[in-house]
Amino acid sequence: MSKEIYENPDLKKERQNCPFNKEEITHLLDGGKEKTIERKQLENYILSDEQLKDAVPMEYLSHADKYAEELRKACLLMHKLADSPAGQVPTLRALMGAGLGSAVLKEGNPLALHYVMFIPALMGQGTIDQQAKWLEKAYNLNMIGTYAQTELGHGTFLRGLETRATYDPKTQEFILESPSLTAYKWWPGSLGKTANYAVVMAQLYTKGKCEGTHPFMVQLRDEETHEPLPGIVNMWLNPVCISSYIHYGTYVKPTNSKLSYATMVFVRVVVCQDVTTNLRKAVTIATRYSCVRRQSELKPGDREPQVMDYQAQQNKLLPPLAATFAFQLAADHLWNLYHTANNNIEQGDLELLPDLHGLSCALKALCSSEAANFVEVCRQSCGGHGYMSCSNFPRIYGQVTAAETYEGENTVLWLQVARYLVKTRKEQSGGLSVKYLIGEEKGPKTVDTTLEGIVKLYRRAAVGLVDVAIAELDKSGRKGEAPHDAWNHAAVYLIKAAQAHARLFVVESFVDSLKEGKLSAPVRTVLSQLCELFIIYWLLERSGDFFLCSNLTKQDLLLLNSKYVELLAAIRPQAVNLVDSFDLRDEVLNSPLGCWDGNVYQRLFDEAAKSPLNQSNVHESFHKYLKPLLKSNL
Ligand SMILES: CCCCC/C=C\C/C=C\C/C=C\C/C=C\C/C=C\CCC(=O)SCCNC(=O)CCNC(=O)[C@H](O)C(C)(C)COP(=O)(O)OP(=O)(O)OC[C@H]1O[C@@H](n2cnc3c(N)ncnc32)[C@H](O)[C@@H]1OP(=O)(O)O
Ligand SMILES: Cc1cc2nc3c(=O)[nH]c(=O)nc-3n(C[C@H](O)[C@H](O)[C@H](O)COP(=O)(O)OP(=O)(O)OC[C@H]3O[C@@H](n4cnc5c(N)ncnc54)[C@H](O)[C@@H]3O)c2cc1C
Repeated sequence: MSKEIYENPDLKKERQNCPFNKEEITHLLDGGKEKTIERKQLENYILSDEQLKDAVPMEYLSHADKYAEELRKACLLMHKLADSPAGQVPTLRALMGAGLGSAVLKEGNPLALHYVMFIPALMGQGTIDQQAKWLEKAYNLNMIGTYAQTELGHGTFLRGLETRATYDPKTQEFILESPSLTAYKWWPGSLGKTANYAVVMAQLYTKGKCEGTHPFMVQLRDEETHEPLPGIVNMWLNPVCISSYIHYGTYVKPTNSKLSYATMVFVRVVVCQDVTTNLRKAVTIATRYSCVRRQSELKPGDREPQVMDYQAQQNKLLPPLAATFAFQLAADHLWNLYHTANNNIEQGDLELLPDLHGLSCALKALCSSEAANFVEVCRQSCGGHGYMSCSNFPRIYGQVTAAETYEGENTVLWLQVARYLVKTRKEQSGGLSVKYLIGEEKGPKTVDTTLEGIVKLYRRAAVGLVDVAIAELDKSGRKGEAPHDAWNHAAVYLIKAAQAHARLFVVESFVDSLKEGKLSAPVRTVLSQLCELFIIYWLLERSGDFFLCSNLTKQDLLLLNSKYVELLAAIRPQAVNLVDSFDLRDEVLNSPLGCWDGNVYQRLFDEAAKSPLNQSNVHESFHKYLKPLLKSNL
């Protein structure tokens, strides 16, 4: 007789009479029905492999054992990659990301940098000959690389990197050296124990002149023994300059000095998708748990309610639920822009590079910071159980907060966006992602609180805040301040303008996607509710920006608040159905709180039982330390 599959009765009830087709949303998020089939096949292919399961929870292993266990699984995954039914690159992308990859490699993928930065650096900056020499070797895993840019003393300010590559015309070699302690490469993933090659960013010196940072291929370790090559600690010999700027000893300037930064642009684009996947996991865990958890008293004398029935809990969880759709659609738009710009750059057309840089900085900073805040709210919404390591919130939070720093610290990226916006606004030059700065809203500044009216408010704020920042810069200039001081003294306004610009892009992506998308009426209804909820939520959170740049009144805000709480109530009944549409398997969620069947308490109990401390009633340390203390009559 088939075993009755347990389903928590509350979750079961939440899933009854779903008014929309969940699979339609799954296909939308995957990029089509075929992609969903491919993803599910891949998940089965990977997650069914017993060798990829952890014998004991990773949190109970030593640092070295964690590394060894993750490396074992990563190497096994690479073998499976070769035989993957979905093909190498889709499998690779799935294995590198926050979804399937982190379901297997919970502490991090020791080979991630090889694929996320080392290979993209070769593809983006290597010459044809260099790619012929190294790409196949890298794809075949006959070499393991990393991307070594950040030093102890510098990570943000690339022009301040100290590692030097001096070209010796006699030997036609580059001598790489770390001239000081602060020049030591620090942070590069896999550099410590895994990689035997690295793309090293160093200041290129030739004929006594510094030509700025350039990428160099450096062998770090012997390919057989894995021993560091002689002198590798602070002196690196025989690197090869990746790129083609040295012709017979003469430096030939690249068409754009920032092309060497292209790898970072690629990863920033990828990070937007990655943090969105992590946010989707956090929202699923918190939403399902909030419908299983019953606590306190809503109506005196009644049964304890599901905590999701508290408006306060809906206010915590429904904006991040909406954000997962908003960020996904914006990340899709950015990915498309990246491909267009990259194809153009390969043809020598660099026109879109500033737009791509501006937008990738804006979205990476916005999606990572918002996702980090939302993941923390999701954790808090689960009370004490959200704090447990097995809830998976600590790991998810660690991954999204890391993204606020790596690939460009967010504040620094916001200032890059502001630099691009001020320049564009002043030049009134066209620019793909600043179309609205040019096409600003004309006509009366009266507010209408329809969806279109709210988008117009976002547009006014994006344009208005750039103008406020420019006015600050001009005011400082008139006081005789030097441009760099004026820039520094306007930083708060500049960052606000950059963030308003990023929010407008996300809002317009969400609204435009719903207009363009071929959606069934029920799906369009629920996604439109999420869209309206999200853009009102952000407006209420940043109402100061809108007051500054439009005729928004107190009445308008009260009206928007009412609309917001109405939308909370309207979406509440579909919360579980919406997170079910993400189609995240329990192994990917990796959390007793978020499991599909809602059997939370038994799974929490089973997880606790796995602790080494729970393998005996009295731990040996009692006899060593506690018992003597108890007897010591202090
Ligand atoms: C092969 C298959 C792959 C499959 C993989 C698929 C998926 C993977 C899935 C998941 C992966 C998930 C996530 C990613 C995972 C891991 C990431 C791991 C680790 C992170 C690695 C790192 O952190 S690497 C180090 C990153 N470091 C940085 O980002 C440094 C930040 N600093 C800078 O970028 C710069 O210093 C600066 C921009 C802050 C300032 O540079 P500076 O030289 O001072 O330039 P400015 O004077 O400010 O501006 C001059 C000019 O240049 C323009 N510009 C600056 N940067 C760029 C750029 N990147 N691109 C284009 N243009 C740029 C700037 O706009 C100015 O232009 P104008 O003069 O015209 O105004
Ligand atoms: C998990 C993780 C993985 C990483 N992996 C790699 C890797 O594989 N390879 C690699 O090369 N690097 C890697 N890094 C390093 C990462 O890229 C840097 O830490 C990042 O670029 C930030 O630089 P920083 O550490 O110098 O911070 P800093 O720039 O020193 O930041 C300190 C403070 O200074 C502020 N600040 C700096 N410049 C300005 C400015 N111009 N205006 C205003 N404020 C400013 C910042 O906003 C911040 O508040 C990784 C980092 C992390 C956390």
